[in-house]
Amino acid sequence: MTNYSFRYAISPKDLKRYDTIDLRNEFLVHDLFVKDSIQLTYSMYDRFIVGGIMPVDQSLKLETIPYLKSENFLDRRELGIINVGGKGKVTVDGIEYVLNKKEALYVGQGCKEVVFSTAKGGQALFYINSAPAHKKFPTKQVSQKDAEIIQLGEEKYANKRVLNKLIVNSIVETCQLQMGLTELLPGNVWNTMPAHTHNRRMEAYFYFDLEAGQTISHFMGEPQNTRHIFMQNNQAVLSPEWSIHSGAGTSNYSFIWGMAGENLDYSDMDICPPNELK
Ligand SMILES: O=C(O)C(=O)C[C@H](O)C(=O)CO
Ligand SMILES: [Zn+2]
Repeated sequence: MTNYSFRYAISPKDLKRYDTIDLRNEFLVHDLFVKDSIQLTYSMYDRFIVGGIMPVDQSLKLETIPYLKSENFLDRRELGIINVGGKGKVTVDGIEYVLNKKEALYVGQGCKEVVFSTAKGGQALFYINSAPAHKKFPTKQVSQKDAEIIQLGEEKYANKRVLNKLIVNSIVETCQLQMGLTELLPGNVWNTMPAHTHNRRMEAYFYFDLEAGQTISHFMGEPQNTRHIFMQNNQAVLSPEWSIHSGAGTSNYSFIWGMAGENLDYSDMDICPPNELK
């Protein structure tokens, strides 16, 4: 079964009037993993789609949804997949890719059939991002050994973390999609601090591997007008291009970042010094 919902893009001026419920309705994406279903949220931030796929008793085919008005999901889109559960399989036009936890697959525009299944002995959980694409690039699996790894942060700032670039232009050719995975080391809780914005690209964060009973306060908004959203394990949050995206957990955790927009330059960021945030 495929379930889908829609989010409009909003102006930073509107954010000033939002209460907790409005914020959560506009930006938080929950219920990503539902047994034997594909859960999709189509946003008007660069027409970026965020989704979760949990095949338990059956294989699940990525079907088109009415917002696309296309015969197949990938007729005018590209797709990034990262498995955050047990071993799983993705079959793209008859070719099978086995994805272990934290492995990624880029699927190029024009592929017709993408089918997700769980391999024996685990429960695969596929987190997906998709953006419009004008050109077909080859489908490519990206394992941890292929990742471009960057050590970030310091213990004394509680932000020591390992950033794994997976679907980025030094590793995979894409039209506008970029995805990767950042792991906070034990005792470290702050991600993306110093915070930044990138007016050229929107971004979505998906938090996972958070210990039961813990939470993450995700910060968003213009750097001098921020709001927070308390997030639970396996939830995603949309970040408009004008918004910071940073979080502090009550323990460590991992998260997947995905972006689309004007450029493929990961380092194109406008940094916000911590002591200037409001
Ligand atoms: O830990 C971090 O810092 C990140 O993972 C930052 C994201 O990659 C990002 O926001 C890229 O624009
Ligand atoms: Zn960013």
